[in-house]
Amino acid sequence: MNAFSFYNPVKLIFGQGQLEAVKEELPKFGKKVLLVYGGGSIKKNGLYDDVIKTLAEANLEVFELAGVEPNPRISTAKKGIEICKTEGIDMLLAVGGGSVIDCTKLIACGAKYDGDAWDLVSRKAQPQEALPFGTVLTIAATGSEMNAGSVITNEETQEKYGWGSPLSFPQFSILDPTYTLSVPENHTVYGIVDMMSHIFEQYFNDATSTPVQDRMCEGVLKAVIETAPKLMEDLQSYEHRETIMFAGTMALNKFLEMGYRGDWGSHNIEHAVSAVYDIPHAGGLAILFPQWMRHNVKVNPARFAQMAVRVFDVDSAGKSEEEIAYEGIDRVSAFWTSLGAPTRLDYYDIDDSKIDAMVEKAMVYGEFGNFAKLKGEDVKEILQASL
Ligand SMILES: NC(=O)c1ccc[n+]([C@@H]2O[C@H](COP(=O)([O-])OP(=O)(O)OC[C@H]3O[C@@H](n4cnc5c(N)ncnc54)[C@H](O)[C@@H]3O)[C@@H](O)[C@H]2O)c1
Repeated sequence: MNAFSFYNPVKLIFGQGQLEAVKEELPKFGKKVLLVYGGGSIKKNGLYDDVIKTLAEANLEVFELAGVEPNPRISTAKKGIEICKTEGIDMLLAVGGGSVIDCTKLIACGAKYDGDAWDLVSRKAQPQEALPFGTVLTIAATGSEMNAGSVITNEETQEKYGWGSPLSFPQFSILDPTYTLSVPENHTVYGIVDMMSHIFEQYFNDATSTPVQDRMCEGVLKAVIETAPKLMEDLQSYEHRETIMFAGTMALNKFLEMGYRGDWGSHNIEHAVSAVYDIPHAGGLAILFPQWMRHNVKVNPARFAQMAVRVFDVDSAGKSEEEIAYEGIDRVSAFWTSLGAPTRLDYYDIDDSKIDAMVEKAMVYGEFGNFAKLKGEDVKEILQASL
């Protein structure tokens, strides 16, 4: 395996009734809290009222930034930064999914940065200081609740990039599966695709001799594959929501990536697509990731074959490694389709008219991918195969 150092300071507080922990955790950082949330799902499912009540019981002064969009925008983060600066905010509480949490990460760092917050996303500047923040997660998907990553869209320039810093880890994250019971069917599916994609990104790497990491990845994938269809049958199952929520966090809190160097190429391509078309992140991944796999089987057929056999129980008897690999990739696609995920970009009315723009955006930092280095022509082929 690769040499590595591991750092993850997030206090994870998991289970029913854990919202109460806000009262203990937040006052450590001060008095004035900026509550950040999205389009109103937390008002419908009662979480907003529960949070406001809890913050009042903790005697905190509450300011609000509502309306963070899915694929959060730089303009919204700037509104939050402005509130922090003018009101002297001490700490933030993100209540929502990856979009709200990612936006909060930028607000926390931007509030302590004098320049344009886009500098932090475009890596022109590194945060030197940040406000502390906690999260209350409402949807199982990104792992943002326990990592330092954030993905922000610049709607004017149609750019969408991931960034992160040791200062953008949440101080704590509260995960009560009860609050995910209201996640609608389509976003439940997207979340499942997202967490599985995160594991695949890490699993396809160039390290050798990683049996512990491999089994951990395969184990989480298998648990998701076993649970997801049961959850789709019964979206109100606390037990299945709990499993999927824990899986989403484990899929991208970087525990699985110790000793690996993940690929992350499919995410880069998806960010280019959703920068141009504003589609759901995991909807894009469900289409693009199997095509990335097919494009790269030859890089290491044994790796794909291992995934096929161990995760999808592909029968290997009498087949070549490549045959097993392709069968495994077909199973990935079929599994996501069985849950209701899209398979082609035309599902989102995306045709070939803006392929070159998407390739250009994907290539902005040059060739990418650690398992398979992708050039512009590779990205174009993957996009064309996905239409
Ligand atoms: N930081 C990371 O590590 C990371 C990783 C992957 C993706 N991302 C980014 O995260 C964003 C996607 O985040 P996400 O997948 O968590 O989804 P999201 O936060 O965008 O939420 C998706 C939708 O679900 C709704 N929703 C959320 N919780 C709900 C609930 N309890 N009940 C009903 N509706 C609810 C939201 O209102 C929204 O419409 C994208 O911008 C993506 O690029 C970040």
